[in-house]
Amino acid sequence: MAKNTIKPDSTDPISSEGMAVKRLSVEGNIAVGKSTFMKLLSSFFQEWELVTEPLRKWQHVQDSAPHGGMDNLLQMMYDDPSRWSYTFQTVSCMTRFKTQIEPLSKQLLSLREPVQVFERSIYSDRYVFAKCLFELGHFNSIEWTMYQEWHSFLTREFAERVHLNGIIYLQATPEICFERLKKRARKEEKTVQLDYLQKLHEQHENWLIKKTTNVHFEHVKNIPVLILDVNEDFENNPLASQRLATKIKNFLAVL
Ligand SMILES: Nc1ncnc2c1ncn2[C@@H]1O[C@H](COP(=O)(O)OP(=O)(O)O)[C@@H](O)[C@H]1O
Ligand SMILES: Nc1nc2c(ncn2[C@H]2C[C@H](O)[C@@H](COP(=O)(O)O)O2)c(=O)[nH]1
Repeated sequence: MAKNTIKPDSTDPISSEGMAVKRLSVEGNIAVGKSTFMKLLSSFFQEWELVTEPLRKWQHVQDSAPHGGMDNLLQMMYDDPSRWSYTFQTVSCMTRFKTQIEPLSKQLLSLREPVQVFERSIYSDRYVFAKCLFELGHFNSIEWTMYQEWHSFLTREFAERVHLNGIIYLQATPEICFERLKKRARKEEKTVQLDYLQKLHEQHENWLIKKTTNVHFEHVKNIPVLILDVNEDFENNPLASQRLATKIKNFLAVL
């Protein structure tokens, strides 16, 4: 098999009902509405297994840190991105690999139509954030080389276990994301500027829509993408939520 290729879908895990587990990631800019969208998914598709981003692990990297100790890696990364970005990406990507290679639950494998949804993925870790931070100069060239080396190694080694059948891309303008970021008012994000969200937006668009990002795995290049415009408020709009749910159902049907 050619280097960097992952076996075709035939190796997807199979449920006890003989159905292949469909595995998706929800991608999108900071504060676009991923967590809110995952809640919408849980209300429309109660049987789906939803795996949220391990944010708390990044905010408390040392279980036994002395009270007030420096263990909020997310805060450290925002306070000094050149010092902490490589460390952050190492931790964020490791936690994402762990969630993606976790054995499937008995409950999921007992379903007729098993679906697993991850909030972001090892692929956005690399092709959105790590790439963006390197281009901003917060990764030096050795760190960028090392990150790509171990990311490619682990992705090849884990192969089917980090396989995705589809990506749901929540698309909104950086300006709207910035408004939502300020509304959410997460303490670590006080210094985040619109310019950073604009750069992350471009990374998402280049990866998922323009397909200009240099992606190192054939399978990843060809993952079907459902683009959902979430500029409008779906959080408090049942009709908008229903429209999104219908689009997701139709997307699943063709995967
Ligand atoms: N479609 C939407 N319209 C208006 N506000 C939204 C929408 N989606 C999320 N929000 C709000 O924006 C903020 C960020 O949403 P969140 O789901 O935490 O984003 P993410 O998980 O992508 O970082 C939250 O305060 C949330 O209530
Ligand atoms: N530098 C990175 N930051 C990341 C990454 N994944 C998430 N994040 C940040 C962005 C937010 O401040 C916070 C949670 O993300 P939301 O989009 O859910 O708000 O964590 C990453 O890989 N690198």
